[in-house]
Amino acid sequence: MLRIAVPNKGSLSEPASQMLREAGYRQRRDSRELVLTDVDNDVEFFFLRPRDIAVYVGSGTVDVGITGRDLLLDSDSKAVEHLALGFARSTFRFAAPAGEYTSIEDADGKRIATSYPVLALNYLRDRGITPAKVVRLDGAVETATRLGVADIIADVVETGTTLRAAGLEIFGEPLLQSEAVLVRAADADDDKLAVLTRRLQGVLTARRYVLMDYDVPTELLDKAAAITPGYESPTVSDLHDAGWKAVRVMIPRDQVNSIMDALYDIGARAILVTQILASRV
Ligand SMILES: Nc1ncnc2c1ncn2[C@@H]1O[C@H](COP(=O)(O)OP(=O)(O)OP(=O)(O)O)[C@@H](O)[C@H]1O
Ligand SMILES: O=P(O)(O)OC[C@H]1O[C@H](OP(=O)(O)OP(=O)(O)O)[C@H](O)[C@@H]1O
Ligand SMILES: [Mg+2]
Repeated sequence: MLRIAVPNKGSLSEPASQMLREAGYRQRRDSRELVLTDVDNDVEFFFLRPRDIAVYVGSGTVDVGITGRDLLLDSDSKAVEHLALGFARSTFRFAAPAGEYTSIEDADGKRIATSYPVLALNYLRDRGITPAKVVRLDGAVETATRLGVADIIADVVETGTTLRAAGLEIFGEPLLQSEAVLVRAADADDDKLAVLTRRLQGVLTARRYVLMDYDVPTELLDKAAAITPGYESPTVSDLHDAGWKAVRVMIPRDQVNSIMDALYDIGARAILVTQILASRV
């Protein structure tokens, strides 16, 4: 049985379970369940703290797991990123009281509060910057400067609302663009992961793409195909009216409206967009 670790709490938990459900797996109904066997799919799910997942995977206790890229890099484990999952996107940044810091070199000799000490220190070490002290906190890191235990912080930023509320400003480049990732042991057997990987890739494709159908005058077909090249190549069918063709093609969801505008402009009509519920590409 394939052993899969899934976050039991926090930002990653619900979207991770949702993605696995869309991939056809059973997921727990009660958040207190810690283990769940999906006999039909020959997998076992272990609901673990997101921060511990890379450690379990790295030690070979479970085969794969879902965690954040930032948590993976902070774990110092032998787990490696296998597949980016596109949710729980965030950046990891340095911040300080507004107006005081401009570049990462300003962190030299300062006290840093963070829940991700390995990630922050590796980044600084690579740039020859040595902080005076790292204060390791479990959360509410943004409050550490006001409380006087640190000069700067390094933390997850999504909307920036928490930073602003604490009177902090980011400085320097982002350390990392993070998102949820599927991790595996470096020496994992790829065959054992093949079905899970394909299923998750199928969900990603169904989320990122939609199906578009439209009719276009035959002489404009090449022009239309240039606007919608499709995943491989558009499917073109005859219409009863010989002067027109019907086209079916996959397009990125975030470009739906600009593509419809462009197609309409060249003379395509009856442009319809439908959801993809599942896919294998
Ligand atoms: N506000 C956020 N927006 C998007 N992703 C986030 C956010 N906060 C944390 N993450 C991501 O979630 C992961 C951390 O999840 P974790 O469950 O440890 O923290 P949390 O959601 O803050 O939960 P907790 O309530 O335990 O603090 C990281 O990969 C991080 O990048
Ligand atoms: O940029 P924002 O959209 O404001 O999101 C970022 C904040 O969200 C997380 O905190 P969380 O709510 O998990 O609280 P915590 O600090 O107690 O972990 C993270 O640690 C940041 O503080
Ligand atoms: Mg948190």
